[in-house]
Amino acid sequence: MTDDRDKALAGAAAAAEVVDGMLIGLGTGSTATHAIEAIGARVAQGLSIRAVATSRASEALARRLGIAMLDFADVPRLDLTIDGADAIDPRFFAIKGGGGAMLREKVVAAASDRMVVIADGSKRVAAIDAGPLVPVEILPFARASVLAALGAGAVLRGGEHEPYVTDNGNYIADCRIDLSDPRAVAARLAAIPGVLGHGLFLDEVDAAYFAQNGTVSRLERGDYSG
Ligand SMILES: O=C(CO)[C@H](O)[C@H](O)COP(=O)(O)O
Repeated sequence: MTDDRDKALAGAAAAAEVVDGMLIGLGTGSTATHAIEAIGARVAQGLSIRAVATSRASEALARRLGIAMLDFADVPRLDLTIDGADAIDPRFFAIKGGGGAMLREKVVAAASDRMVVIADGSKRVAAIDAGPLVPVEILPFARASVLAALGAGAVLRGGEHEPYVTDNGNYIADCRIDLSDPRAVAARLAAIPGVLGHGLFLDEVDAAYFAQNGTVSRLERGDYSG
C-alpha cells in the first residue's frame, strides 16, 4: 500500500464527516487534495456546503470540482477544517507548512469549531522534536533581520537568489530548532518583529485520521497514544 493510497483513505474518511449546511475549511497539500476531491465528489451527488481554502491551489481545485467557495475575509467562523500535517505527536502537537501554506492554514483552523488532521502513517512521530524543520513565514522587508534573529538553524526556502514566495507574498525560513519546549519556541518565534506566522500547531488539532497500510484510525485529542 503506497503512502498516497493511505493519504486518499484518510482524506475520504474525514470528508465523510461533512454534512449539509456546513461551512468548511479546505487544507493544502497532497493529503488535503484527496479530501477536497472526496468532498467534491459528494457535492456532485448533492451535498450542499460552502467552503474557504487555505491556498490558491486548493481554491482552484475546489472551484473546478464545483464546491461553492467563499472569501475567507468575509467569514468569521467555520464548522470544520480538514487539513494535512507534516508531523503530529501524541500530544496532538503538529508541524505544518511543508507546502508553505501554514499562515492561512492556522488562521482558518483557529476560526474553525473543529480541525481534523488527515495523515498517512509516516506523519506520526513520538514527539515533534523528531519531526521536520519548523517553517516560519517572514515579511520580505525584514528578511535579513528575521534570519539573524532566528539564528544559524534557519535556511531561507528556495535560497537567497530565488526565495520561495507564499500566497501572501512572503518568504519562508525552515528552521532547525530544539523543540523540547514547543510552547516556549512558539512564543519566541511570535515575538520576533517581521515573523508573520509559523508551522507549530499546538492547540488547533481536535481529531486526526491516520491511514497506514490501508487501515484508517480516528483519534480525538487526548486519546492519541502515539
Ligand atoms: O502544511 C501543509 C501545507 O502548508 C500540508 O498540509 C503538509 O505539508 C502536508 O502535506 P502532504 O499532505 O502533501 O504531505
